[in-house]
Amino acid sequence: MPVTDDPRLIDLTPEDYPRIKDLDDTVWFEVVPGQTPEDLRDHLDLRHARALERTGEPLPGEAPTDRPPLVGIYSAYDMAVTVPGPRDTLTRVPIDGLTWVGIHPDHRRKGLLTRLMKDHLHRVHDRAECAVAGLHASEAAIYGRFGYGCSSLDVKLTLGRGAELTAPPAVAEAADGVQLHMVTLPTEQGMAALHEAHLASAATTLGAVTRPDAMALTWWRDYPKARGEKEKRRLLLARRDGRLTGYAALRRESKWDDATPQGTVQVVELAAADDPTLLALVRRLVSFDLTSKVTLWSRSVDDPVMWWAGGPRSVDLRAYDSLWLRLVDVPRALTERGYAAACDVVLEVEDALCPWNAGRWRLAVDTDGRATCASTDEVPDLTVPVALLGAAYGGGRSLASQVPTLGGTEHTPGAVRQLSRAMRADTEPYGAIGF
Ligand SMILES: CC(=O)SCCNC(=O)CCNC(=O)[C@H](O)C(C)(C)COP(=O)(O)OP(=O)(O)OC[C@H]1O[C@@H](n2cnc3c(N)ncnc32)[C@H](O)[C@@H]1OP(=O)(O)O
Repeated sequence: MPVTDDPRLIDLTPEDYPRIKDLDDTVWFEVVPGQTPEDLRDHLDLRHARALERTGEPLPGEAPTDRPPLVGIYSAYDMAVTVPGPRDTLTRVPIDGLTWVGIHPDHRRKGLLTRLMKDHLHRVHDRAECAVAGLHASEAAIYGRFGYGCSSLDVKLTLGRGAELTAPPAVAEAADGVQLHMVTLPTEQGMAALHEAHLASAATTLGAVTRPDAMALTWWRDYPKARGEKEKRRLLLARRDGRLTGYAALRRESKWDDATPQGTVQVVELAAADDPTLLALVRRLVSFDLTSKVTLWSRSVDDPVMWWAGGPRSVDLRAYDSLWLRLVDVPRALTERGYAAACDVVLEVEDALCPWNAGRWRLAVDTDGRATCASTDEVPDLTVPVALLGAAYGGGRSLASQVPTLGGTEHTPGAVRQLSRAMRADTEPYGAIGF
């Protein structure tokens, strides 16, 4: 029998698109009709992509190929997330958004993902462009062991057509002045407008993740063969005083039941810079003719839409894990965000995968909510696995709720509560866009 050696870790170039697509189709068994290997140029950032190449002879039954097959891959996007700033402000920090992770079925549970995750996190650290990494998990059990903590929920709300939205009079009145119009994606102009509204909304939305400027014009590309009978993606844009203040990216699906229209509206992204814009957008979404329901993804349990509509029972609330965050450079990450209150604690951080993080750090936050974080030999007030800090980083998932139930030990009574209150935001973060 031919033998294969350990796969080799390699960088990728455009010449690898065919074998990347072969691996991707095998991992996800979800072929996009009409997509060619060259189309990956629009979706994959090769600067951050790495792969495992099989070594050794071809195996029985395999057709000969120019290059050996790939058995593992990952890539990432340059993104940013909105987190608590000093005191009651918000700030955006860069994150390295991991994506495209896959291992060939023949090579699973042999430690290859573990090898890729170490490579990824060490490279993020060496590049020093971001102190924080993020991802969406395909399965929730995978990434905690690599130091990621789930920092936000993806709250899915479903509203019936014509749902009544009862907002305070001032918000409702201002919503009447919001101008809305619909354009069809993907066009260059539509995608540029979407990106402008996306950035404007993210600045005021805790938990919002933004896509890289470099991908603003390719992100929404679709493939007519894959779309089939469905309509093209539509973009509902909102303007106030001539500025774009929000958007909804949606697709309607036509359905008739016994001569009655039962179409659905799937809203994959809904974002607004202010409440009147949000109200105007959702009022329009629930009023499309020939539909019966609207599904809004990546909302929050504090989403006013839910309460305007009458509460969780009125919107068929479902929640999933959304953004997982991982501190790659603990002192830098902890000083890039702000805090709600002063605090002074010595943390003992546990981090086997990124050993430069492991050890004692004194986090001192002044009364303005700004932090310094320096290595120290002082006795720790609190021991925490790095994943707990990732979960709390975005302002949700309080540390108090995680220590000690999910790990961590308090040595100085009151230390957890002090840090927890300083890190916690007043509202729950929103779910992240898909990436
Ligand atoms: C950010 C993203 O892109 S998410 C997308 C992730 N990709 C997928 O889900 C595609 C389908 N699945 C796969 O490609 C692979 O099964 C992967 C990537 C999930 C795992 O790759 P593997 O090489 O098998 O993982 P590896 O052998 O390094 O396992 C590391 C640990 O994770 C555990 N693990 C791996 N996959 C899973 C899973 N799906 N559920 C629970 N635990 C898992 C292993 O049991 C092992 O645990 P241990 O450390 O206690 O022994």
